Amino acid sequence: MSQRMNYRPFLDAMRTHELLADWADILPEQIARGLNPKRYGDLPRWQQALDALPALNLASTQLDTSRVGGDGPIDDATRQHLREALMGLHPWRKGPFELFGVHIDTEWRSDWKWERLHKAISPLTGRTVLDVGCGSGYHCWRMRGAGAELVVGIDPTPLFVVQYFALQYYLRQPQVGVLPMGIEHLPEKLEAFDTVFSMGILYHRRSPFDHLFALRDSLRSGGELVLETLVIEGQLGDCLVPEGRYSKMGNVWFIPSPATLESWLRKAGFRHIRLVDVGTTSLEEQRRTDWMRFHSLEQFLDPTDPTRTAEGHPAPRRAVFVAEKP
Ligand SMILES: Nc1ncnc2c1ncn2[C@@H]1O[C@H](C[S@+](CC[C@H]([NH3+])C(=O)[O-])CC(=O)[O-])[C@@H](O)[C@H]1O
Repeated sequence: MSQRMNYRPFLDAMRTHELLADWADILPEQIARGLNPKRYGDLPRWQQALDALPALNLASTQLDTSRVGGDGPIDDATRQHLREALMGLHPWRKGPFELFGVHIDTEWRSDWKWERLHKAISPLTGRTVLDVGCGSGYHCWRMRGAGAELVVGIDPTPLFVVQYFALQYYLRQPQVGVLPMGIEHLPEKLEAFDTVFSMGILYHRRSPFDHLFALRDSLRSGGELVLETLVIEGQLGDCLVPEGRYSKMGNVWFIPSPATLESWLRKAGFRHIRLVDVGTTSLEEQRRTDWMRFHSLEQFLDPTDPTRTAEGHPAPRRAVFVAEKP
């Protein structure tokens, strides 16, 4: 494995947290399983791209602005070299990032999601945070930028983990880690986190209540859940379960109305439940760019009616809920 994929500083940071120390002990084995080149054939190529990143030092680092990254002295040839190495990690979905003047213009404007929610949640200062399905870790860096003491991101897609290490190679934040695993591999009943984020995940889960219970069990008593997911317009009880694909995605299961989701949260044992944002995803927020050259939202919608998906369902609409574990 690339020496640039070094989890040691992050595991050391985790060990200083009493409730996470036992997990840190079993993590090396979980990480090896999540980054097994026999299972993920493209890993060696991505690691080569990571190893090709030029050794440079950031003079300034930004974790609390839209384009996460930093700047420092660099000549044009090195900047081009950096751009090409980062392009070796295509497709870049969540961002944007900017390193030494190279703007990674990702498929998603994930900064817009952060804008919609960050003022509505408890301040992250000093908090221990879990971000489930964090992708390359864009929001993890923003959480650290907002003052979180430790940010544990989990995502089972190895490319996103390698992208995280590309950023980490320059940002050097031992308190931010992206672990190659899904929520189903979290130790049970950790009850360790002050804030848990589940954004863009619930609709991918076949069993929404098991997901909500897993989130609840990872929170300490009094901790906060930030849940962002696809919703439909409708009344209490309404829920879309698309039989085939939804917006060309094959793994979409439950899309409730906000009122239905609120009742699910109550049934799962949360209290002080607040809907803090709801809105339709725009073609400016999710689109094809040089850094994500595959199809994107525009191709997933009905070309004659952008209020419908290609399959005829309501176009993607997302809600953010904040709730407390008693
Ligand atoms: N079992 C699993 N456990 C955890 N993560 C998973 C699992 N299965 C897939 N994922 C990961 O969940 C992420 C979902 S994207 C949301 C990103 C970010 N949160 C965002 O809000 O911008 C939304 C979307 O693309 O539909 C991907 O990175 C998957 O690899």
